[in-house]
Amino acid sequence: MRRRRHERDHERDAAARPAADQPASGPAARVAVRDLVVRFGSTTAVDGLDLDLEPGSFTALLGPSGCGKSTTLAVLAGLQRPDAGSVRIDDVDVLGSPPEHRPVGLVLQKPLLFPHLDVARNVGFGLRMAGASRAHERAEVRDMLRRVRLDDLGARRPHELSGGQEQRVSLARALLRRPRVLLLDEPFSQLDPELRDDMRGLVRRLHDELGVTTLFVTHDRDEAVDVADRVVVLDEGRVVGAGTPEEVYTRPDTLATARYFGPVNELTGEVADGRFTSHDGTLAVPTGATAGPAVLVVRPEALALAGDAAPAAYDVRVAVKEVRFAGTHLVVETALADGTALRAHLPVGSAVVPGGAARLALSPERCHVLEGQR
Ligand SMILES: Nc1ncnc2c1ncn2[C@@H]1O[C@H](COP(=O)(O)OP(=O)(O)OP(=O)(O)O)[C@@H](O)[C@H]1O
Repeated sequence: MRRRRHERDHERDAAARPAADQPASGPAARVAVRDLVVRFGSTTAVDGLDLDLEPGSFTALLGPSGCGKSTTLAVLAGLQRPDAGSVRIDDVDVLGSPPEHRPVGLVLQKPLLFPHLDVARNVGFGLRMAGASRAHERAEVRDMLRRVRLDDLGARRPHELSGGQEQRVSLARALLRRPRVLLLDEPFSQLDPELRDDMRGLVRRLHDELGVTTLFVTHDRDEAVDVADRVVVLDEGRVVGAGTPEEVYTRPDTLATARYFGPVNELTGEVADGRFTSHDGTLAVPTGATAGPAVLVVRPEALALAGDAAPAAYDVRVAVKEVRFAGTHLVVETALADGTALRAHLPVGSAVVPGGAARLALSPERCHVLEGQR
């Protein structure tokens, strides 16, 4: 908690500091993090993390609570010194630079605005401290308030704002200094779901308009998939998966990533001669994976009832254990002959009953084989 408070203080302080060595605006930056390690006593919060952000990209940093997301962001922002590793922004090592000298904007979960200043003064504070003329400050603030859709609220005090409006002020303040990297640490987690959707859309639009390299921390996988072009999954301070939202969902690098993105079936087996064979020998699907022990992962919605007429090339016989109605589909819990559980999401009305038998078809292109993992 100490660091969190420190971060919040920083958000206010950073807005107050002059940004003399920062360009008023600039192209989006490339970020390269290598072998980052952060320890707090006996806890290793970040454990050899590598991260690359392409200029102008929108990346979601995702992972369970305590996996090191906020600590990573704090290092990028200059609020936390790492024990080892490097952080380069456009090939410049920034670890020796204080937060105010980094071309980075930060928005935290809880916006801390100056209560005695109105919205416009809150947003413009950094420019004012940097010695900008009143006219320039006013023009910039007006432009940024328009971008975050707060045109009419410049004269309000923070206590007269809703949570979503406060976060928009915070966003405007972070963007006013035209950062080349925008860091967002669970900025909408305290808002209700509808407003979160709306705010995600706004952040995405601002990113597209301003082209700023964006790193968005969240533990909500739906949010990550919805907003980002690229998702990086952390677990225990390390990157365990990265790719487009579709890649991490359908072709995850690791089982940890596969599991993090919702229910997944895992079948252990062996790859030989370009084919995965389940350990009970009942299933064999083609794969490009290298020979050896492997796990086939397949999402519940990628399973279908095998048609009687056209024999499915890749199907398994299962015992139906449980059928639950889930609104848009049925959740069907089944088991292979050896007891391996297999969950299928089938259309409502499918002919499956608990205690019955079924044949489930797997289409090879929706299966993914992970090499050497059990
Ligand atoms: N200032 C600190 N002092 C001691 N331990 C800390 C400190 N900050 C973080 N930690 C520990 O480091 C680990 C990573 O914390 P971090 O806040 O980076 O995780 P996170 O992924 O952002 O979690 P959450 O989603 O819950 O915010 C945790 O075990 C946490 O308890």
